[in-house]
Amino acid sequence: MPKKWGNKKQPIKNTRQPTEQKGLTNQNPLFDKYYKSQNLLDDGEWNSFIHTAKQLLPTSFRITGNKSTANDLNQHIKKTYIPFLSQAKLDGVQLPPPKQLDWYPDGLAWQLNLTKQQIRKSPEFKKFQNFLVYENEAGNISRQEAVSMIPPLLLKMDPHHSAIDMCAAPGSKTAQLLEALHSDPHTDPTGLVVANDSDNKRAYLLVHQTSRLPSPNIMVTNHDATSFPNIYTTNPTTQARSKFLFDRVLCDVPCTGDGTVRKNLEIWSHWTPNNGNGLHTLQLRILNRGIQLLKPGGRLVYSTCSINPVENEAVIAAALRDNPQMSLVDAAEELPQLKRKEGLKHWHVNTARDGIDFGDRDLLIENARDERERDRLNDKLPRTMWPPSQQDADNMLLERCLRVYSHQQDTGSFFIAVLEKKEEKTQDKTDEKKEEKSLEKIDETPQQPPADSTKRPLSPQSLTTNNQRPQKKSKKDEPSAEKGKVQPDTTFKEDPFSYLDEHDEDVKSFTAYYKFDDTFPRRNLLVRNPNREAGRTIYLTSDLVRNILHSNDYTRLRLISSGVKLFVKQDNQRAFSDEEKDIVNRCKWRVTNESVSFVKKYLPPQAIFRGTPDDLKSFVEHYHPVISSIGGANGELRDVLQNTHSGSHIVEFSLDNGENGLSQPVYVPLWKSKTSVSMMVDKKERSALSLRLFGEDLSEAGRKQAEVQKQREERMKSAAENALEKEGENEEKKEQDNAETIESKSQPTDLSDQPLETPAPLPATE
Ligand SMILES: C[S@@+](CC[C@H](N)C(=O)[O-])C[C@H]1O[C@@H](n2cnc3c(N)ncnc32)[C@H](O)[C@@H]1O
Repeated sequence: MPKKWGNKKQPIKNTRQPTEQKGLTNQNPLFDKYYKSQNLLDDGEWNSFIHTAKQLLPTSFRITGNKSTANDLNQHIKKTYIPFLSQAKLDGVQLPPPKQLDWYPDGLAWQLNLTKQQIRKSPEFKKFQNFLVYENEAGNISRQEAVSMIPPLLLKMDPHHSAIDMCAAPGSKTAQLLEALHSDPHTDPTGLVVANDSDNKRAYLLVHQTSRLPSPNIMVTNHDATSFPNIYTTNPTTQARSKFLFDRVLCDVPCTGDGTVRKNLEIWSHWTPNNGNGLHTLQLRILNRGIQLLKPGGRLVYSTCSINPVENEAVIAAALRDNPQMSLVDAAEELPQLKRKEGLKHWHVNTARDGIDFGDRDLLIENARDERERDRLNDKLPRTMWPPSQQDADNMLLERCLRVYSHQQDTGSFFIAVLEKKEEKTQDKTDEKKEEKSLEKIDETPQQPPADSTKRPLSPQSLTTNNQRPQKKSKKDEPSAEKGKVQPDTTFKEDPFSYLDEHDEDVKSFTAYYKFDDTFPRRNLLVRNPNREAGRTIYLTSDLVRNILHSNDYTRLRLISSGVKLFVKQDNQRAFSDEEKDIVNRCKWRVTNESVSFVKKYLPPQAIFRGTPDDLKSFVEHYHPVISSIGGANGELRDVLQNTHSGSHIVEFSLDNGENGLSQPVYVPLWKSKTSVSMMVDKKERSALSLRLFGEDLSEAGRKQAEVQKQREERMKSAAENALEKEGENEEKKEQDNAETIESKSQPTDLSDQPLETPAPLPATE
């Protein structure tokens, strides 16, 4: 049975809610029959599993950011919120406080098991919820399904690793990879994260999600992962071009999602065993391409939020058979607190048709109604869906796959396999050749826009694997007759990517203005036009991203975005006096909030101003505080600002009061005009900072919201009072009417056939 939280002596409110209360079914006999036949769990555990799968999922969230800022925020939750929430009661019953996921490193992930209604009704949890919303919007917390956090952890990403997330949107796992890349706040990572998704709209979601953790080392692409193009890099010394392979590959592939039934209730009614069958081939093709992109010695994680062996062990077994340089990693010692089950070595594939279960692939195909159906079945049911022989399954060590079921730690269900590629010296030459060949094929194939495989039904053709019938190509898809010439992809409409010349006038102007030292990466300033001109925005990328963009055509990579927004042009000069215009003309480029932590590294210490919590309060309370009002009595920053020129500046605030979880200084960009200064920080982040520092949202937006809330509460209070009054009046009236009725019992009237105990008030005049 799933665990209950809390102290045994105190009653804890049962927060579980069967999902059927949502008005949708949570039954599916096919689901039960299919999975029972797979012997996933013994009978007792199966009952626990199915019982848990029918309860609503607890909320879970992760603290994001680098280790020191994340630990700070975690301490803040533990010291400030947990004691406060541990007192929370609803109808006299204690509510369970949030609980740390014991298997998540450094306790940085939490689970909260309350319904929305309970949160709304509890003032303590409402306050906590408010805090979570702000911190989430400021990018310091991410809501994420607990089990979905596992694959990136097992990928073991380090700051020097280059990783590709093949099916990345909406990007919760990419965010984890970026955090691992930037886990050391003292060194710039040399690695890379490529976040790819075949769905164009979802690829833009990725751009948004990845901007929550700004990184010069990110590239977002929009490809069908089965044909992700080869990437090349150039050796800066010899200028030799070579194929670039990744240290880490994540294949979190599209799947039936039946491990997420606790939150996606509609899955219950749509589920059939054929759903998984229909995805197997695509999943295998994505994995095979991932393997080709992996460096020898590198690690690959394959995962799904499905418990179906056809989408899981069958895909792994087929990939292992085709790629002998790959093997399953024993992850038993990794995340030791995580309860999990071994991978399956045997499973059944659904071969039922028209109520007859053929039990065998060949028998089913033999009994096809006609040639067309035979072809279709051959396509739809590749042999790779069936388990290997017992001996092969043993040799492959399929038990090393990880299965996490809902009931084990009150989560969703997930499948994860950790694979590694043999180091080059031991890699079989024939494997290398085979791999080379298919890589070349992809180079020569014109890059077509990816089919949106999440929305369109999968055609049998799109589900063929390398070892099955080749996909039929339309004329349009044929490679150009001219050898080596690749047809341009006319559907790709992104603005071009180019790098500013390091001697460009704008580069010179901001280098002089900010007094950047020699280590400032002038060569890595990216713009979105073909002319290498600074338009309105300048991005910063890492050396590796620059190398990749120089060595590859960005349209072939279908690159959507890259790097971190470093400067934006601030050329509205109406606010400045003539003298100030002169100064600002020296540099129109304002540091953005997302880039401030990168920029500050290249500034001389005297170029960074220092501020106090009182100073920050002025910036939080007003969007454009006048300089003379900043910081109360002890206004050092005010004096500094009064005596400096207009334009972009950076301030360091030391805000630690031992409790607010701000032990690291906070850096913010300011824009100074003639008489006032603005903190160039997003509304939500301003509110989150205020909440942590001052215990309430002092920002203009926060004050407005509090006022609206107060008015709403007052309205509700007076409505409740009115209702009470009315109820009292009604009661009074009822009593009076009853008395009248009793009185009238002896007198024959029109009402004599009304039952005496009638609950409705009687019409007074009848
Ligand atoms: C399970 S979701 C990925 C979730 C994501 N890894 C995360 O943690 O936020 C699968 C994703 O695969 C994408 N997808 C489907 N077919 C694809 C393909 N052939 N190539 C690349 N992406 C694909 C879908 O658009 C979807 O965003």
